[in-house]
Amino acid sequence: MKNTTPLLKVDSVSIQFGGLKAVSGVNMELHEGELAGLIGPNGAGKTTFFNLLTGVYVPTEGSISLEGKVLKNLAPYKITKKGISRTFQNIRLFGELSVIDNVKVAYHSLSKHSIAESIFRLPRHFTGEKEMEEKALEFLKIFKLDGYRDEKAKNLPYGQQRRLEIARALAARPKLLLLDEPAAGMNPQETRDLMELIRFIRTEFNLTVLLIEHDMPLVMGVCERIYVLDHGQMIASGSPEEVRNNPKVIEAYLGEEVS
Ligand SMILES: Nc1ncnc2c1ncn2[C@@H]1O[C@H](COP(=O)(O)OP(=O)(O)OP(=O)(O)O)[C@@H](O)[C@H]1O
Repeated sequence: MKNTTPLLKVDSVSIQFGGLKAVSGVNMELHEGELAGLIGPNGAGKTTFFNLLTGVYVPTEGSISLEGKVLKNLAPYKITKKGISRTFQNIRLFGELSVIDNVKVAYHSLSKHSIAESIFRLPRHFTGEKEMEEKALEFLKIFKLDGYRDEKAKNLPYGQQRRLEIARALAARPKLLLLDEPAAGMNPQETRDLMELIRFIRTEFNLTVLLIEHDMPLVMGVCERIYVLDHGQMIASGSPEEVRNNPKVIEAYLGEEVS
């Protein structure tokens, strides 16, 4: 029988900053394998919503569950371990570290060998390191970054830094991958390649993906379901077609392109 418990369930979640309700009574259900988009005008609350899902902020109301279990007061790294990882609107790589080390950082948080084994460089540490190196390289290959493995991350062109951030997020073996404007700053060809890649990794890694994106052709082209935030409220959700023709959405975007 098909599992009907949603992978992610967001139940009436709100957060208030002083007098501003940045996210207000938001509901969302994402099922395993779904590829969904979160759109909305500037300042609608999209990044704040990601910050709530990843434990950066604690909701003032409501609850968030992953696989039926409420994620309550968990630090962001613990939420990553439970299976939610993300990329950031402003790329957050370790610029001075090599490309491959940026991916290995994600493995360290999951690695099975103890801190003592690492400090004293016991045999298990070396097996662990070798395994990590091999796995990290596999991810770099998928993202066509293996040719840059020893380059400092800060020296990569912008589009490749974005891809590296996704590779790093994926290396943490998430069930749910959150991408915050993955195509920002990419040229049209890079954006098209990225769409393909997102579809590919969703299938290959059995992922559920939620992405924030201002590039409407990207969102409409790649996502099966779209959620629309406006002034902190979820004003619509549905297929790209439904959302595109929804009068509330058209009104929220008045003056902006939604096609
Ligand atoms: N830590 C904070 N303290 C106070 N206000 C905040 C904080 N974080 C976000 N806000 C406010 O919450 C609202 C939503 O911001 P948010 O960055 O989530 O919007 P967004 O939809 O991601 O916008 P954009 O598309 O421009 O990135 C904005 O008015 C913002 O100024």
